[in-house]
Formats: sequence, structure tokens, C-alpha cells
Amino acid sequence: MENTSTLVEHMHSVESSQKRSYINSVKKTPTSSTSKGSSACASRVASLLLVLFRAMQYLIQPIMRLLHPITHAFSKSRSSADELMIMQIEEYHGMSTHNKVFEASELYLHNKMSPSTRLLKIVQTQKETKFAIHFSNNQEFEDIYEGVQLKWKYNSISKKSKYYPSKAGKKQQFFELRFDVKHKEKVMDAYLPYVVETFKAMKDAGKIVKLHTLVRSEDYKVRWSAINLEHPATFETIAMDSEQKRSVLEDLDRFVKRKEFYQRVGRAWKRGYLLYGPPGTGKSSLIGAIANYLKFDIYDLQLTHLMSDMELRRVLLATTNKSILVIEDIDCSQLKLQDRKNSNKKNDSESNQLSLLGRLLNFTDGLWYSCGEERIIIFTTSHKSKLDPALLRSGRMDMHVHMSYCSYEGFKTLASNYLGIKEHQPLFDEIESLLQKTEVSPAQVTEELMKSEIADVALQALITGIKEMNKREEDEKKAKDEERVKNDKEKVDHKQLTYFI
Ligand SMILES: Nc1ncnc2c1ncn2[C@@H]1O[C@H](COP(=O)(O)OP(=O)(O)OP(=O)(O)O)[C@@H](O)[C@H]1O
Repeated sequence: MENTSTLVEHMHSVESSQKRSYINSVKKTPTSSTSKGSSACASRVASLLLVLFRAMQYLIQPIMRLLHPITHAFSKSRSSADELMIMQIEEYHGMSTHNKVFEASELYLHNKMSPSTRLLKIVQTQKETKFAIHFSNNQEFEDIYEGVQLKWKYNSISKKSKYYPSKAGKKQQFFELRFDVKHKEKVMDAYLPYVVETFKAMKDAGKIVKLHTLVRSEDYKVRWSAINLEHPATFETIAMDSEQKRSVLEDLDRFVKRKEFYQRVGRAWKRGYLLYGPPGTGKSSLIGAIANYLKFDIYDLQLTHLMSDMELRRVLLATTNKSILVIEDIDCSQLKLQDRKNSNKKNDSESNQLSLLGRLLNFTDGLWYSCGEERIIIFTTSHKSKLDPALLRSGRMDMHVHMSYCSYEGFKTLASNYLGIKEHQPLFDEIESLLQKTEVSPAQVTEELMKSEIADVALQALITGIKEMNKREEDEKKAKDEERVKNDKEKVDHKQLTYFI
């Protein structure tokens, strides 16, 4: 409407100026015949113009009314440009603090790249196995969130710093996010958190799980060193009692979903598992399967590598959230525990005598650890009965998982994984009856199954292997029995001899 009224006003001003010029021309013009003729002519032209203008005025108004929706939209778009909100999301806050929102936006926007994008920057560094797509300057992305239109633009500029010359010249990347100012709260309170959450989910899905082990560097400081965890174990490939497998999986699922619960009840968001069973029954494999399932990094804590409390604290504090701290093969004879609850020793010097494992438990029980989130601690042992009660007391090990010798069910899982077979009679029946009589670890079963890719050959090798184990066990038992009889006989002879003397 603004444009219509301006046009009409303009027409009015033209009309009045024409009127004025006509009157002036009548007033000023001399009255000769030629001039009379020409002035009559001029007056006719002027009247004609006036009639034309009037006609146009009557025609224009309905046309303008018809055009109103278009002119209105135009004026609206102009006003919304005035109400545009721009947010700038820079890569760094200050000179070196990484901005998490930038990192999240970067990954999130990879999925928003238009299929019509014609310019892609492809990068692959020596350490990377995949191509990475980098954004080009001024690259734009569009997004719609709950009906709100959002426009993103990527850019980078060279940093200038007189205080940090080493950083000068490096690129500062940033995004500009544009939207209507009336959606400011929605963008701040819902959209940006949604971008960050989506980023976390995407990162977890493509995350490479790391295995951290302790190393001592040249300056004699102990620190974590990481490699990619290439443990292929998954819950599908682990041979264990199916009911037990299901309960471990359920426990893990419940644990990761219960952030609010742990906050509400004021407990550290951590969970402890004790895996126990004979060597080769899959304790380490289960740890690999848990890490792969949750996409949690593993920190393999070899307590014997540590020399002081300070070191223990430092390495524990250097572990990250969403991680599994593993302490394998706890042997209480080497790392004696002292249950603080039942201990009478109170003074500092005596508490310093606590073993490293005891101090680790103090630490994990205490406040320090509650600073972290989503922590899992796994202890493994081949001799549960030898464990100190302090380790087993409730709240420390939330779940005890028994990894046992290979059952027939476990064998079937391994046969399916290694040979791709679900049934093979009569060999399966023979193996079932042999496993009932002999204690064979899953590790021993897999060793035999790997001897051939041909099912018959591999299964026969397993049968021979179990029979040999069985025979060895029987021979050992026989030898022990003979030894006992011999000892008993010697004791009797000795008694008789002393009696006669
Ligand atoms: N339950 C199982 N399911 C599938 N594979 C298994 C299982 N147990 C053992 N294996 C196989 O045997 C190998 C050794 O097993 P693993 O190291 O997990 O046993 P462990 O109980 O941790 O032994 P140790 O107590 O000697 O450390 C594994 O790499 C895997 O191939």
C-alpha cells in the first residue's frame, strides 16, 4: 500500500502543476490571432491530458488493488530483512579454547549439504583412511526446524594477533546462522541444543573405539597411550549362556539411559562389573564386546606400572567420560586389600599402607570420580574365591558375570561364527556328549575350529582335541591318585617304623 499511495500522491502533484502552468500560460500569453490559435490549441492539449490523467487514475486504482498481495509481500520481505537475527558461531573462543557448538554445527551441516552443491573440498591426511569433505567459503545451507527457517553460511578469515604471534595467520572458521528475530528463544533453547545432540549421536555412530594403555615416557612420567581398538568381539560372537548375555546387555542399556536417575539419587554415574572364570573363557573378549557395543574407550589400568598415589590419581583423572576402566587378573595375594569399613587403622601413616588397589577403590568410591560421567569399571579374575571381601562389597561390583567352560550352546555359537554352520550330525551330537564330560574353554574350542575351513575336518579336529584333553585329564587324575596312595602308604610305613622303635 505504501507504494500505491506514493504513486497517487505523485499523480496529484502532476495534475496541480499542469493546472498551474495552464493558468499561467493563459495569464502571460499576448492576445494576437496566431497566439490565440496556438493558445486554444495548447488549452485543448492540456484538457486532453487532464482527461487522460483522470481516466488513468480511475484505471490505476483497481489495478493497484489487484496488485496489492504482491506489493504487500514485497513490503513484508523488506520488513523481515530488518528483523533478521544473525548469530556468529566461531571455531575458537579466545585464541585456543575450542567452541563445541562450532564442532557440532560442522558435523551437523554435512548432512544438510544440498545435492546441487557443485564445489566440494576433499581432504585426506596421512593418518586418515577416509576422505573428508571441507566447506568452501560462503557455502550456504538451509534448514527447517519446527517450521522455523534457518540459513547457515560458512566462512573463514585469517587471525590477527599481536599477543599470540604464533597463532597469527591461522584461520578462524565460523558459521553465520540467520533467522527471524522472533524465533530467537526457540533457536537458543531448542534448535542449538538439538544440533549439539544430533552431533553427539552422529559422532557415537561413527566413533572409533580406542584402547589406552599406560606407558612411561622419557621424562619418566606415566601417561596413557592410545591405539584403535581392533577387537572384533561383539555380543553376537561371544559364546556364553544366552540368559546371562541378555541380562548383561539389559544392564548396560539401563545404565546408559539413566543419567537423570543417577543425578536424582545423588550417585556417581558409574557401574562396576566383575568378570570371573577360568583362563580362556572370554573375559577379555566380553570387555571388547562391551566397548564395541557402547562405543566406549577402554583404559587398561596395569596397577603394577604405577609407583605412587599421585600417579594413580593423575592417570585416573586423565580418563574420559564414556569409558571403561579395566583392571585384569586381580590377584589378591599380590595386591592386598584393606576394607576401610572394617579397619581399625585410622591414622595417616597406616592408611598409606593401603595397597594400590585399595587406594584405587577409595578413589573410585569417592567424590573425585563422581565428577565424571558414564564410567564403567571392570575387574577380571580367574579366582573369585580368592578375592578380598572389600572388593566384592555391595556398591562396588554391581554385577558378577561368570564366564564358564564351553557349553553345547556356546559351542554352537562358535561353530556358527567360525564355520558358518548351525547343524552337522552326527558330529554335533558327539561333541555335545564330550563337552558334558570334559572341561574345555571356548579358547580351546576356537583353536581346534580354526584348523580347517572344511566343517568335517574342523569338527573332527575338535573331537580328537577334546578326547586328548579328556585322556590327559584322566592320566593326571590317575597320577594324582597314585601319588596320594603312595604318600598314604609312606605315612603308614613311617608310623609302623616309629611304633617298632
Ligand atoms: N566366550 C567366548 N566366546 C568367543 N570366543 C572366545 C570366548 N572365550 C574365548 N574365546 C576366544 O579365545 C581367545 C582368548 O579368550 P579371552 O582372552 O577373551 O579369554 P580370557 O578369559 O580373558 O582369558 P585370560 O583369563 O587368560 O585372560 C579370544 O580371542 C577368543 O578368540
